[in-house]
Amino acid sequence: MASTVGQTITCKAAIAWEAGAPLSIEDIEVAPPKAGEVRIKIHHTGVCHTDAYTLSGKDPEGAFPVVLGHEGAGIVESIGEGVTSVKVGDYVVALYTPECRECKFCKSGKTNLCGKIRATQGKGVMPDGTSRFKARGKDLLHFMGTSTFSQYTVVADISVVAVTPKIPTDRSCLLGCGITTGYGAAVVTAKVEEGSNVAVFGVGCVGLSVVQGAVKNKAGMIIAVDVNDGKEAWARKFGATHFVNPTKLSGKTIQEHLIEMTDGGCDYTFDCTGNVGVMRAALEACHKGWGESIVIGVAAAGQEIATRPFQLVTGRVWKGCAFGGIKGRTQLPGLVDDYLNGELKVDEFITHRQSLDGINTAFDQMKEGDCVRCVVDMQ
Ligand SMILES: NC(=O)C1=CN([C@@H]2O[C@H](COP(=O)(O)OP(=O)(O)OC[C@H]3O[C@@H](n4cnc5c(N)ncnc54)[C@H](O)[C@@H]3O)[C@@H](O)[C@H]2O)C=CC1
Ligand SMILES: N[C@@H](CCC(=O)N[C@@H](CSC=O)C(=O)NCC(=O)O)C(=O)O
Ligand SMILES: [Zn+2]
Ligand SMILES: [Zn+2]
Repeated sequence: MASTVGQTITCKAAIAWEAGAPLSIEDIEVAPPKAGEVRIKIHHTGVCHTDAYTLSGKDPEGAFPVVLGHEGAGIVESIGEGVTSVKVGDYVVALYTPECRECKFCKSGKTNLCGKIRATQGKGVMPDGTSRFKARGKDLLHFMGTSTFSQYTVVADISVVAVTPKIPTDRSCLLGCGITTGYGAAVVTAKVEEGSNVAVFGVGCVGLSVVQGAVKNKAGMIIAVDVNDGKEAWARKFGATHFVNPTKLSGKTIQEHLIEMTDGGCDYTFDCTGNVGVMRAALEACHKGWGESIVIGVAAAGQEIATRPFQLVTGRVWKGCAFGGIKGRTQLPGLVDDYLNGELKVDEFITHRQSLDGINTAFDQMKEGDCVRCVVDMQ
């Protein structure tokens, strides 16, 4: 096959022309990578609730037309000038949380958030302020620095990590967001301790991954909280010891119930719903003096969290994380090793599959409640 290096590639992508409308599968022109950039042939992408959130128009940073998708894996097709971290033919996972290792954030040792390209990423353009995508003669915006709903995408070199080809791309793509986010929240951000009591609000892909992380760190009680009874079997399969449906409690709140169950409150709670009322309940279900609540869910524009300040005065801690607090270029290969050694569940999350033509069905399935993750075959 003729080399595509240095050429504009015409391929298929799922384009979001406007908020609230189905994605349109059509030809897209993908320009070659500029200096410090990498063009990836995307093999597989997951569909995450954050894609649906931005498509819905509720994301204050959402802008259109755009190529969504941020849970993707594939092969490096070509690299721009000066790129040394990956090479043509490498199997890679796209990283919506980049890692430059040079900025104030990266050097702090306190966070996985990288500041180097966050401003342009949030505006939907590459670090030089321009787009690599064109369709119907118009520039399209990038999304979360990754845009994995295209057969080819261009990302900054700090937004990609090479992984061993031993992990198939239909599995490694899920390490690009949902699994890593929940697992990292438990293991890296909260650092759940042996014997500690944990409550996980919302046990979709992210919440089940928190459960997996809590099991890894040998938590005591792992209480899954979900309004969908169908999630109980899923939560127990991943290691939850208890399940509570908050809509079935009578005469008490979920926080009161959890405080009773745990003799004073949980050591760690996690919001994996994006519902600000749930975030409050999760904080208030924490043990006085030390309980920590981790916000993972993404809430819509205009939503705010509230609690009595007394909850914090009396020692509960409210924090949050993106991508679980995991530094993608440094730590993702280790998670791949854990998967290959049978120590990290990934296959179990895949409940649905679609081709690129079926990507709108993937969005519908994600909202149905029996879907943990749908993986889209992009080629
Ligand atoms: N901070 C980060 O880096 C990331 C955040 N997210 C966000 O995490 C959230 C969860 O994502 P997924 O697991 O993919 O979603 P999901 O929809 O698969 O799971 C959410 C679960 O919450 C349950 N739920 C809904 N309302 C509830 C309530 N009031 N009480 C208890 N359970 C309730 C649902 O039944 C469902 O099982 C989303 O808001 C998503 O945007 C996702 C990935 C990364
Ligand atoms: N754009 C939204 C915020 C969306 C958000 O919080 N994204 C998370 C990842 S969610 C993945 O599925 C994230 O990485 N946040 C950190 C960041 O720097 O964006 C808004 O403006 O509300
Ligand atoms: Zn996501
Ligand atoms: Zn950085």
